[in-house]
Order: sequence, then structure tokens, then C-alpha cells
Amino acid sequence: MLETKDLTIRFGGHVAVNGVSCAFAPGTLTAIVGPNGAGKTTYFNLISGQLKASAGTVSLDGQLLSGLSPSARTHAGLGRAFQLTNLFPNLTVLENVRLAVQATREGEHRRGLNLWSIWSDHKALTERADQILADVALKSREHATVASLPHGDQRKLEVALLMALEPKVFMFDEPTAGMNAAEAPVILDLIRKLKQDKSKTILLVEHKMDVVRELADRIIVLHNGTLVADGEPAKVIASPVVQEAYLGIAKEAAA
Ligand SMILES: Nc1ncnc2c1ncn2[C@@H]1O[C@H](COP(=O)(O)OP(=O)(O)OP(=O)(O)O)[C@@H](O)[C@H]1O
Repeated sequence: MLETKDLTIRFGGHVAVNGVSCAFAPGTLTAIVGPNGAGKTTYFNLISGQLKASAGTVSLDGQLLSGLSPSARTHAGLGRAFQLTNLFPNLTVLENVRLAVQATREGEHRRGLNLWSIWSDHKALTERADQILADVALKSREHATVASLPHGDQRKLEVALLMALEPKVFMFDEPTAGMNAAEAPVILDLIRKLKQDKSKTILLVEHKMDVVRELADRIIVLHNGTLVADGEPAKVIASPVVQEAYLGIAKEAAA
């Protein structure tokens, strides 16, 4: 179980995330919605450790993550899509995914300087990386360098690297933003498949309400950094306060 307690961050006088307490259980996909500037990405950054909280805690399965670096949190099971700037731009797509698989499996696979084990590890890692690339429909690009990828493929690669980590918690921040009509369904399918694994916790920041309606088991709504609604999607979406102030659905419906 991932939990935030009274999680808060201030930037100068501005409270971007304000005392958010929430628990996310395995087997659920929670969508985090709210207007621009509501604090959704900042909340993600506090959970993943990219930002240091002014107050409050983050824990996973009882382990306190507050104070840990982003990579230590990743090691504890928290998976956030990689920033491609952290990758090796001149290595190929396949090489990058294989490195991510290797980083995840390092403990299991280290068997000294034995050529046979190095070769068989390499083969197993490549097979896993190949599978992940097939899942995100990026196989045809496996020999391209990361730097040469168009934007949509870079977003797919971010998801591929997240898959390679095999985390307990998957955090997706607008995973289909900037993707074309052919690319987005691949990623949404992948999230649908992930949902079937009831041991995984999925958090999704998403503006597209049709995606939220279809995928979410639960919606939480942030507004001015505060948690203002939390519950079953139909109920949260239907609540007047959310419709009018936060989602603009009333406007959409009227248009
Ligand atoms: N590093 C920072 N320094 C100062 N203010 C920040 C910083 N990061 C975020 N903020 C402010 O915190 C508030 C929340 O921003 P955040 O990006 O989390 O919102 P969001 O809900 O993800 O918005 P969007 O839907 O537009 O992505 C905004 O007012 C933003 O300007």
C-alpha cells in the first residue's frame, strides 16, 4: 500500500500541495485530476522524491520513503516514467531498455566473470527487452538512437523503461500527451493489461476524461493543492462541485 500523510510543499508563500493524505491499494488504478496548476504533478514529484516535502510523509508497504532519494524510492518499488534526459541518447532504444532490465535484475544475475553466464544473461536480458519493446510497439525502432526518436516514440520509450523496472507502483503522468491517434491506444492498452495484475498499484494523472472514465477505479481531485474529492469515478464525476469547478464537464456538455 502506498500512502501519503499530510503531504505538503510550499514554494515561497505558495502552498502547491496542501496536507494531502491518501492511500493507494494494490489492484487499483487511481486517476488524479484537477485544473491546471492544481498540484497534480507536484504531488507526483513529492511521491517519487523529485521534490522534498515541506511536511508530511510518503510510505510504501510500511516503509517510510520520505528522505530517500528518487533512485532509492525506485529501488523500494516506486516506478515513475523516466525522464529521457536521464538516458543514454547515443545508445539505441534496445540498449537503453536492456540496461533498465539489467539494473532491475542485477542482484539475480551477477555470477562473476564467467563467459557462459555473461552470454546467457545477455540473451535473457535482450529477450525481456525485446518483449517490452513489442508491448509498446517500438520494436521497429529498436536500433534507432534515442536522440533520433520522434516525440511519440520517446513517450513510448518512457513507458517501456517503466515496464522494465517491474515496480509495485506505476505512476503515469499524462502518458499519451503529445502522441498521435495511432500511438495513444498502444499505451492505453498496456495500462489496461497492467490493471489485470492485481498486485500492482497504478496512479494516473490525466486530463482526458474519456480515458479517466474508462480506466479509473477511483478518482481523486486536487484543487489549489488540496484534496477536494475522492471516490468512485461515477460519483466523483457527477458531483456538482467537481463538474462545475474542476473538470469543466458542464461546459463540455453544453458545448
Ligand atoms: N518548482 C516550483 N517552483 C515554484 N512553483 C512551482 C514549482 N513547481 C510547481 N509550482 C507551482 O505549483 C502549482 C502546482 O503545479 P503543478 O504543475 O503541480 O500543477 P498540475 O496540477 O500538475 O498542473 P497541469 O495540469 O497544468 O500540469 C502551480 O501553481 C505551479 O506554478
